[in-house]
Amino acid sequence: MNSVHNSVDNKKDIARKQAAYAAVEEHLLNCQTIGVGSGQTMVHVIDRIAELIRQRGWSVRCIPTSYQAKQLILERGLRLFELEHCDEELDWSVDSADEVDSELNLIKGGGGCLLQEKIVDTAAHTLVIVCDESKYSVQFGHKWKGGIPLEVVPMAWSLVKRRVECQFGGSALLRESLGKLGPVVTDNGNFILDWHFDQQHNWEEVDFQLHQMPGVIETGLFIQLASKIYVGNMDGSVNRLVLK
Ligand SMILES: O=C(CO)[C@H](O)[C@H](O)COP(=O)(O)O
Repeated sequence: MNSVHNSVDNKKDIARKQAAYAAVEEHLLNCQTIGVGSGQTMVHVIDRIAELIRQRGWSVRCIPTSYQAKQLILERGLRLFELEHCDEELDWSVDSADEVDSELNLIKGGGGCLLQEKIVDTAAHTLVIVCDESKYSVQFGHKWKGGIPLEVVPMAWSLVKRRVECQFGGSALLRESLGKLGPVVTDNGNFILDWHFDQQHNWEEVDFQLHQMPGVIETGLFIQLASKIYVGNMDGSVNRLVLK
């Protein structure tokens, strides 16, 4: 059983790598300023960016979306840049996702980095997403079972939980840390509620309503923000999804 799991995980990782390489090779140019997303898929993305920059002697400024992304940028010897020092839109941002649908909507925040991801990803002309085929879903929630992450001010978590459950149904669970006792604390000092919805919604409207709730800082709903999604398949091919 374990070796079956290992081989599926291996294939998924190869699929992500193929998609990551294709996305980087088709977007990276000299002298760009780019957003760098968070997650395991991003390791492949950053590896390829570092390789191309080294081979071609290019200079690219990388703006991280999390502490993890910052560490990867530094470890691979890339040029770290801060959003507040940037006086124009980023050329593009590259990120992964927990789920993607055919309309290029995303669920993000499984790794807890949604706030900075949304800031940096929306500061770019183009948002490019990389994932493997297991993340592709016809309808939200069919693949990703972790719920929709909501970053909330710590003192407001139980208030937001009640309001979300009352207004939209389902259950909103405070994310617990695996590495320490107590709740997960984000890079911005906030908590995360994972909202397990029990029906399909108009996600754009829900996202708008969630942003009206005092205490909600950001949501993991990335509606109509992605420009292109690279989906790596287990057979080694890569599908490119763009809005029709
Ligand atoms: O949104 C994210 C982090 O907040 C990640 O992009 C998402 O969790 C996917 O990560 P991975 O590449 O490890 O599957």
